[in-house]
Amino acid sequence: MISIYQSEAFQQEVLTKKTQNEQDEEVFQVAKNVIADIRTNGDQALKKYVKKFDQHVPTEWKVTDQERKDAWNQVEARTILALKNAAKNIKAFHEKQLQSSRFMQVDEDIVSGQLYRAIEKVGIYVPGGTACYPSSVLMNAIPAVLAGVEEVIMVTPARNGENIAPILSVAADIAGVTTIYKIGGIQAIAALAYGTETVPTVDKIVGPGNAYVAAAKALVFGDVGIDMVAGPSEVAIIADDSADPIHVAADLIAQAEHDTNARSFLFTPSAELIEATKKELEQQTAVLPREDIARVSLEEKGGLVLVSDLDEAFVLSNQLAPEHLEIQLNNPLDYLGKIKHAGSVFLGHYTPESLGDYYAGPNHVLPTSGTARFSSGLSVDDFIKKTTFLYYSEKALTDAAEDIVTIANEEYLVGHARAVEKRLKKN
Ligand SMILES: NC(=O)c1ccc[n+]([C@@H]2O[C@H](COP(=O)([O-])OP(=O)(O)OC[C@H]3O[C@@H](n4cnc5c(N)ncnc54)[C@H](O)[C@@H]3O)[C@@H](O)[C@H]2O)c1
Ligand SMILES: N[C@H](CO)Cc1c[nH]c[nH+]1
Ligand SMILES: [Zn+2]
Repeated sequence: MISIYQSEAFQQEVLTKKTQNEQDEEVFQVAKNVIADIRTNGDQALKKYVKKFDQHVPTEWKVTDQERKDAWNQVEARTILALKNAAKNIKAFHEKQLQSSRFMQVDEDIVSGQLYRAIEKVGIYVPGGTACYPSSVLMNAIPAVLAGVEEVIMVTPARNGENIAPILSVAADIAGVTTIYKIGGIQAIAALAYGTETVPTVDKIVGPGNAYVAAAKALVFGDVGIDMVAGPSEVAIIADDSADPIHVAADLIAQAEHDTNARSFLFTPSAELIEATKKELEQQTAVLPREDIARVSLEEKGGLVLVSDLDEAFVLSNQLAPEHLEIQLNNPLDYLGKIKHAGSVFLGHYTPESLGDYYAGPNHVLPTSGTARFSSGLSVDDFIKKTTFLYYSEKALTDAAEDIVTIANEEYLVGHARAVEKRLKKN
């Protein structure tokens, strides 16, 4: 079953190993070819790859208004209520991230500032291969709409080749998605980046997906913006004897059931907790509908790590920089200062990651594979550009002229110096 590590072995066997595997190069090559073909040949190539990778080409790419309306009758009222409640929480959390343009009156002759402007057209990728993620619709679209994005274009592969799950359409309506296309994988990213006869181009593409989607996003970056290149999902749990092994195992499994490549780790100074969690993992995995996926993930990518004390647990966790970090300790807020790198943190014995995945408010699109060292989860900021502005009066420019001319001359850019000098009054 799952591997048990001493901290040194974990350092050597997991932390120093790159999470990318040999398959990556192959995936990138496939993505490169598909993108080039769609960029040149538009819909004709798009159709070819939908057939190749998703086996069936939908009669219509775009989800019609009628389909979106009908979807509301195909989803349980209780499910719609849960989605609306989650959307309310997500909106309330992200609203606090909104900022206004800044206007600074430096003195009576100088004004400077920053204009905050929303990106106009955004594409959101909603994964749809092995699972259905209405929560990802909410997490991607709500901050975009709050930021003021005019067109939010959602792409997701069709279920059974023809339709998208009605719940995705309902979530899209709740979140304010403008248009939905039934296209997934590399082909969807290429279509959004370069446009086809049917699919419009966007300025930025956000949202999680499998290795093919991630490779495609990395390849189109530069021509369009992207949020991040997300790898497989991760959770790290720091716990001691105050934690319940039933809860610890359940949370490790919740991450493992996403993907065979998902990574779930426990860091604890308690050998008893490791033993009990191992037993629980066996029992709970055996009765999981996605047992096959979770078992492979836990056996091949997961680990229970015995550390000497909690300080060492935080050192290892900071080195891992996990996407999700759970602190299953008493007085969990006391440990916030020890966290240097993590995508999102879940504090205490009653805050499972599932709360954040679906409901509480913080975004679930988060940096993976150690990228929390230098990046953050999706937020309103991802949909905003900041344009600086400046005003100087004649007097202010005259006062600053000597400094500017001096630096320009040091850079041997005489034209720059003259652009200032030509404006000065000749005495
Ligand atoms: N970080 C997050 O917020 C978050 C949220 C939800 C899901 N996820 C992750 O997203 C991923 C979803 O993956 P998924 O596969 O279920 O859905 P997906 O929509 O990302 O990928 C499905 C598409 O991949 C393409 N594809 C499959 N095999 C291919 C091949 N051999 N060659 C070329 N293209 C191929 C197909 O076009 C298919 O439509 C999982 O890893 C999951 O953990 C992450
Ligand atoms: N855990 C995923 C992000 O890593 C998000 C998610 C969506 N649905 C369930 N979980
Ligand atoms: Zn999840």
